[in-house]
Amino acid sequence: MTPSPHQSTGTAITADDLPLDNSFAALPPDFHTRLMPTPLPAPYFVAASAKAAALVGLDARALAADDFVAVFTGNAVPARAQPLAAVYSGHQFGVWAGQLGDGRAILLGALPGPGGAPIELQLKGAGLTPYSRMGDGRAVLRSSIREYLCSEAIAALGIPTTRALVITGSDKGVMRETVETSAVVTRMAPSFVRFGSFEHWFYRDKPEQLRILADYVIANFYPELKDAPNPYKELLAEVTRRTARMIAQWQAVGFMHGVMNTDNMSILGLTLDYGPFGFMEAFDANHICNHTDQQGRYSYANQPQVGHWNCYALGQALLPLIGAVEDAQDALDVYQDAFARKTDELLHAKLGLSTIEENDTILFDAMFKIMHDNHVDFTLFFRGLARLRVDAPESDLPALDAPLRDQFIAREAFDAWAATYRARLRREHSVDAERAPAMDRVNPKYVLRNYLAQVAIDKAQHKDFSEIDKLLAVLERPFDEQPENAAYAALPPDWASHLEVSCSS
Ligand SMILES: Nc1ncnc2c1ncn2[C@@H]1O[C@H](COP(=O)(O)OP(=O)(O)OP(=O)(O)O)[C@@H](O)[C@H]1O
Ligand SMILES: [Mg+2]
Repeated sequence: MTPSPHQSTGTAITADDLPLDNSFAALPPDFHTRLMPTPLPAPYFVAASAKAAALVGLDARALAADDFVAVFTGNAVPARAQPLAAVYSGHQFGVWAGQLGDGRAILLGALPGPGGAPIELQLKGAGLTPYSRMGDGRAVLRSSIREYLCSEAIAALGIPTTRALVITGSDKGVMRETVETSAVVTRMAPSFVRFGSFEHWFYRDKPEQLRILADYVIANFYPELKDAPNPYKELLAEVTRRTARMIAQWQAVGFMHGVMNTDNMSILGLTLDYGPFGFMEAFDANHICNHTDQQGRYSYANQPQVGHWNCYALGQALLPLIGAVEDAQDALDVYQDAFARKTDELLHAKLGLSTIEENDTILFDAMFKIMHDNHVDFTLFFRGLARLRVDAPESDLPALDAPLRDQFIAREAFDAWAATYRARLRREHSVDAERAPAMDRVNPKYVLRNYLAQVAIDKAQHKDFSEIDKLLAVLERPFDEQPENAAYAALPPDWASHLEVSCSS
């Protein structure tokens, strides 16, 4: 094995020396199973995120060396790692699913992150665990590339998320709809504890374990709540608030998670588990991104209320600790207001409005209605909105409006809405040259469209990983114009119309 320097500054150390520390491993044994990852034959480096690596003081270029590839495939375990799989349960598609757990994810431990706060490293696809049920403990290259790219894209959009550090691959075949090759994606987060981690102990009627877990989460991730009169109520309120805000941010960029089961809801309010996700293209408020979700439980329009439902599931689980139902209810009531406020803030920014008027909601609703009726591309519409002019001569406006207006089939519906919007901007004396750049900082030009991921995946299946790096570089600067990369902002090509994503991963 070739030892490699891993830090951009300081002394070179090997993967074996990674200063890992695993606070979750110190919880009682019924919270996890300590076990080794299962090696994969002849692993190879696929891609690494420089930005994610920098968070834990690693140099992404060093991660391609043999010793790091071995560690991040699970073929070698650093001396200070305490690998484990965590147990959790959860509601899947609204139904209690009983015990689940890390069926293919193995936590190695945490590295010091910004300010010294620990950031855990978890290998997804690293082999069987006692919680694998019918699964094979593996992840395929296809889904690992999607998870890697989208984690980093969502982070660049400023939305709370788990991160992706590195992907390694192996030609060992795994069966999905067809035989695919395996991969391991190393994810990073302060914690991977889920709503379902709490539900697990509630449904097993183990209030002591419930308390141990809640105290662990508060001590490590919400220390400011420790001395509150009812810290468990405050924990529920804070998680509810973070969840509501995160989902408001998803809605504002047209992100659809696809599997908002309670075992995929992070106790830190992070976007967790990138499976059959999608970014809205032709706008349909009821769009369902996950082919497996036939009822549309997790459609775009349903995400906000499902987020609230999931917080109720967490509230139910925490009730033995909180005490009074009224207190839990108070904490859950935070949701509506937090979601509405965040949405309002984001929509004002997306439309370049710096004041608030009573009828703004009517303007926003009318906008979503014409977007829906005309199936306009979500990202292109909002990006184009910054080019709608206010202070140009009236006679020039039709020509200036044309690129945006042409996105609509019913041009007169656009004209009517644009007139209201323009009048609204004029009432606050909006200046084009100031408003447009501010709007460009919140309306991304580049999002991870399914077809873009598919192009990178198709090349990767032939061992050409260059498009993963190229695409990541574009998605890391989603708000920048990047004229040289304009092709990455284009509408999906015809071949992409048959693309379907499902729970198969
Ligand atoms: N191939 C597999 N082998 C073993 N277990 C699996 C496999 N795929 C999914 N599971 C398990 O099934 C449950 C639900 O799967 P889900 O797709 O939500 O999670 P995941 O994508 O594996 O992981 P995570 O939520 O950690 O991102 C989890 O307990 C997960 O570990
Ligand atoms: Mg999951």
